Amino acid sequence: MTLLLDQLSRHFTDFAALDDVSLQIAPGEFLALLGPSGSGKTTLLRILAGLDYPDQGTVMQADRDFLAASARERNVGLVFQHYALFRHLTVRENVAFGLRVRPRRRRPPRAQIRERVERLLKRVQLEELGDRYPSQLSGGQRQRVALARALAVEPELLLLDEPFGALDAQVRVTLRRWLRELHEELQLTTVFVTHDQEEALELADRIAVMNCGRVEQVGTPQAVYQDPATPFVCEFIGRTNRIPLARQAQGWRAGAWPLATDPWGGRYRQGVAYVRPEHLTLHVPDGQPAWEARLRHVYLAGSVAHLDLHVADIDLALEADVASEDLGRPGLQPGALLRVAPNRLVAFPFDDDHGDRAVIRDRWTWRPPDRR
Ligand SMILES: Nc1ncnc2c1ncn2[C@@H]1O[C@H](COP(=O)(O)OP(=O)(O)OP(=O)(O)O)[C@@H](O)[C@H]1O
Repeated sequence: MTLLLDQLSRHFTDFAALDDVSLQIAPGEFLALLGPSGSGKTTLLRILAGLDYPDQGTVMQADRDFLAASARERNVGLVFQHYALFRHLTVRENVAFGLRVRPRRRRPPRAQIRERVERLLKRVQLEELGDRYPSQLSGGQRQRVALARALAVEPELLLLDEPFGALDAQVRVTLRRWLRELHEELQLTTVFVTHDQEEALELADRIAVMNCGRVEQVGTPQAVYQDPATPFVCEFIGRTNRIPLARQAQGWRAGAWPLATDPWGGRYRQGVAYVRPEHLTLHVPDGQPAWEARLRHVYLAGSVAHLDLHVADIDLALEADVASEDLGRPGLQPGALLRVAPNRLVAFPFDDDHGDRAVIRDRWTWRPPDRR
């Protein structure tokens, strides 16, 4: 059932940990809450779990006031970064815990609990380890036990707070793919907190990008990557080049590179453009507008190479990506002078009255006509 979060705010003394957050969470959806440390992700998750309450706003599940229900009545499963397993209980007992402590009238019979626990252990691929204690497991195995324990109560909503945050990179990747499959198989509704954009981009159906207690953008991974709605999202998701724009008598320019039109009809004087490293054309023919950029360094990163470029006339450092196999081509040696131009960008004007405050509603995206 759809959860409707409407204008949620949560203050700690005079500090807004959540500031006017509205979101919809659809049934069966995998939603990632992505943002830097302190952006309010955990606060939002705790409110959904019934561990904290907002000062303002509502959460509705159809006609039901979700916030009025106790944590237990909400039927959520919770997994945190630090495996809060009971050390004195075996894996099997840990998974059964949520069912065993239920009031007698809601507690399934023993045989049913046993059967459900075995099924879950199998599902999280730990059926061989049911008699071990948490101290006898690896970090990844412990998180799978934590997940099985959260799933044992058959939650309608699964809430995960950096569940793989303490694990090494390779285990994280394996576990997140496994989690995604499990989510689909069980048709769960999952809210996943992370500060790791790669994790969010790979796992989620939609991402809510948070910053300073606010949701800056909600969209599919592709939408937040390809069409970032705010300067913060441009800079936080993926890598980007930040290029100052200025309006001059001849129109808008970024150094030697002119914008073909004035997207803002003469209303602003300054702005900023964001260009992804893969959206730079490196060998623009003479006669077409381009920056003259010196190739300073090449950083090989497996199948991709990162080029560190410098545009002397506007003293601008640029990063461009090329396929590593293209490095052998003429003109891509350190020291070479390249003619570089964007082939896609997102730009924001600055509010003339407030220095460099971007005017979000006047975001402008551009691609050359032949690439639209
Ligand atoms: N109980 C509290 N008392 C005072 N301030 C709090 C409390 N809980 C959270 N905060 C503050 O609210 C802000 C948001 O915290 P929150 O834990 O939601 O961030 P987060 O995005 O989950 O960060 P992280 O990724 O570091 O866990 C932070 O600045 C934090 O210090």
